[in-house]
Amino acid sequence: MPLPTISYHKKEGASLITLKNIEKNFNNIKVLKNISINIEKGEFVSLIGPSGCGKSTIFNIISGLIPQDSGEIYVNGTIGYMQQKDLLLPWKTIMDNVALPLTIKGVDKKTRENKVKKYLPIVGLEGYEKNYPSQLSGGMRQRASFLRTLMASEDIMLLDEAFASLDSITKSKMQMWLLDMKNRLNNTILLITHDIDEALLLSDRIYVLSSKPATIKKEIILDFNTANKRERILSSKTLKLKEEILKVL
Ligand SMILES: Nc1ncnc2c1ncn2[C@@H]1O[C@H](COP(=O)(O)OP(=O)(O)OP(=O)(O)O)[C@@H](O)[C@H]1O
Repeated sequence: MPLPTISYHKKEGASLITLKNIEKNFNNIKVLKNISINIEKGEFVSLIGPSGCGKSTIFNIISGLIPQDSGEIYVNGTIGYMQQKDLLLPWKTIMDNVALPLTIKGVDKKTRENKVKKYLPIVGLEGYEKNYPSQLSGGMRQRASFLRTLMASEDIMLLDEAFASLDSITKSKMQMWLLDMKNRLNNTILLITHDIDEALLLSDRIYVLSSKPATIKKEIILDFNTANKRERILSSKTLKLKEEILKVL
């Protein structure tokens, strides 16, 4: 479930998110080692790395859910966090599920319903507000979950394995949908994924992490333009980058 809006450690003129030499241990086992990351406003950045290396721990630290052991963190905005297996509450309607972060913030019913209604057509869920999650397809539920995260914050979205549970056709549609959303909202997205093609398709930058303890092994900048993002996946430059990522992982 998305957390209530968090905004802390502000620093004038800095990147939207800065992590400096973050270290984290669980039960004396090092999980994060010397993690330094910068996220600029409007960027789409992916974190890719082996299973269990510490990716979700980075998100948990950025969102303030858990403290780092050492290192500095600066967040110049509010955060919406869509965690792995971010389930909608089955007993609540789509309207009530999506509006939940606003309810938690104490926004009155009329204002929150008006806000959600404004966004429902953008995520293709207009007319479904009175439905329950079980009455929607997997892709529609994912879009509702995304919108709920957006209601927590329109600045920064942390998406942890957002599409991992979807079948490949739905996943592919949702990736294109997310790119379209990103263009419309002009917000900042940080995505955790295991899928190299997904990272190459969606991102402006990719941080490739090592196995536990996670360190930044490589930063990849995807600054080349193709007529559309699907073409990007097929370009020889992207294939070379994929090889580079595979070598590091
Ligand atoms: N609260 C916790 N207490 C103890 N150990 C933890 C805790 N949270 C995470 N860990 C451990 O830290 C390591 C990193 O976990 P994390 O969930 O961050 O990895 P991940 O890269 O997101 O994994 P996956 O790709 O499988 O989702 C794992 O070994 C995990 O068991």
